[in-house]
Amino acid sequence: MTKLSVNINKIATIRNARGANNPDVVKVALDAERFGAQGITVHPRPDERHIRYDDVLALHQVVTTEFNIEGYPDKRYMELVRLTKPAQATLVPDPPEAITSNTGWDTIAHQALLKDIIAELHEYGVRTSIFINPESRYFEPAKNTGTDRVELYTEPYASHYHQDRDAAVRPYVEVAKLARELGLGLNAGHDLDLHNLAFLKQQIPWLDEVSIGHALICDALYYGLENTIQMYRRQLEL
Ligand SMILES: CC(=O)[C@@H](O)[C@H](O)COP(=O)(O)O
Ligand SMILES: NCC(=O)COP(=O)(O)O
Repeated sequence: MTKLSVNINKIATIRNARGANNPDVVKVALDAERFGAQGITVHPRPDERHIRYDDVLALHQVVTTEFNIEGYPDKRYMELVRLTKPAQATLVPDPPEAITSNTGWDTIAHQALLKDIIAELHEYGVRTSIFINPESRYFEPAKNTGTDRVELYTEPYASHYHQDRDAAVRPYVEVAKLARELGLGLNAGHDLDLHNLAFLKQQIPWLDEVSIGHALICDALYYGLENTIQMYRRQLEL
C-alpha cells in the first residue's frame, strides 16, 4: 500500500496572510486525518513563511498518523526533530532562500554529513528519508548514509507528464528498482496531482508513501478537503 501524506504548508500560508488563526493548521491536520490522510507532512522553512516551528510543536502533540517533518538539517531543524520525534524526518538540501524544493541531495558530495545526521536521527528513534533526484549514481551513496528511505523528487516527472508520460516516468522506474535492490524504502513527492499520480503509482507499485501539498490544497478549493483527500486516495488504488 502507498500511503498518502498530506502536506499542510499551504494551509499555514493562508493563515499567515491575516495574522490570526484562520484556518487553524492543527484543526486542518486532524480533519485531514479523519478524511483519510495517512500522514501529515510539514516543511518549516527558516523564514517561517508558512508552517512555523511552533506549529510543528503543536502538531506533534495531536497527529496520530505518520508525522513527517521535512527540511534542511540545520541546528534548528535537528532540535525540532529531537523534541518532537516524528515518524519520519525527510532531509532536503534547500538553501534558506529557496522558494520551494528544486533538487535532491548530491549524496556523493554530502555523504559524510548525511551519515552523521542520520545516525543522530536514528538515536532519536526517527525513520529517515533523503530527498533525491532520479539519477542512479546517487543511490548507492544514499544507501551508505544509513538512511531508511529515499524520496524521489518528482517535479521533472510532473512537468513532462503531459508531453510524454512514458518518457517522463522511465528514469523513476529505473531508480525505483535500484532502491528496491538496495533495500531502501521509497517515497515520492513534489508537484504530484490528480493527473499524474495514478500513473506513477501504476509504474512503481512498491512506493511506500507520497507526500502531496500544493495541488491537493488547490483542488480542495473546488472539491472540498474531504472529497479531495478521498480522490487522491483513489488514485493510489487504481
Ligand atoms: C521536499 C518537497 O518537495 C516539499 O517539501 C515541497 O518543497 C514543499 O515545500 P513548500 O510548501 O515550501 O513549497
Ligand atoms: N515532499 C513533497 C511534499 O511534501 C509536497 O510537495 P508539493 O505537493 O507541495 O509540491
